[in-house]
Amino acid sequence: MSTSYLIKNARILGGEPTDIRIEGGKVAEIAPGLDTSSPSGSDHSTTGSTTVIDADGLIALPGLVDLHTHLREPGREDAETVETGTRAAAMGGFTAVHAMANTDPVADTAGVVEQVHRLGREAGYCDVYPVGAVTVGLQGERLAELGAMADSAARVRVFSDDGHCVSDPLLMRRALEYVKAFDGVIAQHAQDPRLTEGAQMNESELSGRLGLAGWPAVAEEAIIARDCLLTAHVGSRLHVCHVSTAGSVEIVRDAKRKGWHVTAEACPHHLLLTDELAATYNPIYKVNPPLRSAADVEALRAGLADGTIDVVATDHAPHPHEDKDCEWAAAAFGMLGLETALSIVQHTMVDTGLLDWAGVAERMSYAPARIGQVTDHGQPIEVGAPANLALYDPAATRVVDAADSASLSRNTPYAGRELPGRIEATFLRGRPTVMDGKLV
Ligand SMILES: NC(=O)N[C@@H](CC(=O)O)C(=O)O
Ligand SMILES: [Zn+2]
Ligand SMILES: [Zn+2]
Repeated sequence: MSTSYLIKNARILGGEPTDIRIEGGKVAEIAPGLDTSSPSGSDHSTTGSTTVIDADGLIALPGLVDLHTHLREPGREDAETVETGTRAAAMGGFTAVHAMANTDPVADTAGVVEQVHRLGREAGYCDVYPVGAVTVGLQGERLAELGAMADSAARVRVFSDDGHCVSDPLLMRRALEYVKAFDGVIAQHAQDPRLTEGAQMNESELSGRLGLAGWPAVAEEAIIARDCLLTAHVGSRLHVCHVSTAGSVEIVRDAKRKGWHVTAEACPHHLLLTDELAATYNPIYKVNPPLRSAADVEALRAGLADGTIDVVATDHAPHPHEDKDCEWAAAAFGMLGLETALSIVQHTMVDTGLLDWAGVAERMSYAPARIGQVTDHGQPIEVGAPANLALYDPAATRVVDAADSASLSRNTPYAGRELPGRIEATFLRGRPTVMDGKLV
């Protein structure tokens, strides 16, 4: 078993090629022309061997951090487990994921969040930070034990009823007030329940033509606007999940201009796919919030480029085929995202000139770690930092095959599409979880 790695000619954040030595779980040295002997002046005697990795043409990125992943365990191990979901995460270049609370039982107690946290440690592919539910059982009636989850071994800092909106304004106010004590954040799934009763797809001329109940942009925007005002009123932190409309981007932009502590995320699928795909009636494209118009996609990209949207989060939402292989109205909402996120971001943001690789690192590693208060991840690749990093080949191309997924589920909307880029290696605390594009 090697204890150290020498990565040759990697381009850190797309910069000039350099070598990176990883030792003892940390970045030990960064310079061109390093060899396999130990760093000069180091009193560390290398007993294990050094594995040399040829990273010619590869970009080194800090390990990606997902603020929004559904791992389904406990309760829906037929869709995903902590182990399979974190394998998919590692394949996507992630070293940390926040696991959403809509499991069965719901992650609304210290016991459940500690269980999810422990399962992540045991699997060893990716650090798992459980998100705690805001309300008991996601029922939207009583606040869950936020303090007990924060004080638990899982150290929860992000709370969300994701899948459901905390629609009661008084409960939302109380939750925002409560988490101030430990600098937590409420991540809101912004969906007015009354305005979206029975909703199936983006409300537009097309939804009328297809005979699918419409999901208006205002159902999202009204909740975001209200929550920005509540956050400002109580002086707390709000994070907006899966922003999907141009109007939402405008509201968040305005809130930030006012100095309110509001952050927001966009999902890869909302940066690429549009509501026209609903015309296929293929539920692979059914997601919450729904795919929107080309103008919305444009606004999300612009918002991500100018920093209005802080984060790209996957909203990886695995579903077994019996929940997706049915008619549109009966199908579950959600799509896979972990293994394709970086490719979609390259395609929509980097190849279009909207973001450079430093901008990608900010939005897919530094910012999500900051918002989630995760200290071991989301750090620049520097000497002394924990060796959490990904090596990515932006020149590779691949045709997505759902059967190849490390996830237990197969509901990727990109099957058959050619996407740019490939994760060659992922390191978690100096240990490879992916090598040569394969799980270790
Ligand atoms: N995004 C989805 O379409 N589905 C998510 C729930 C959610 O993120 O709201 C799920 O849990 O399946
Ligand atoms: Zn959601
Ligand atoms: Zn979600």
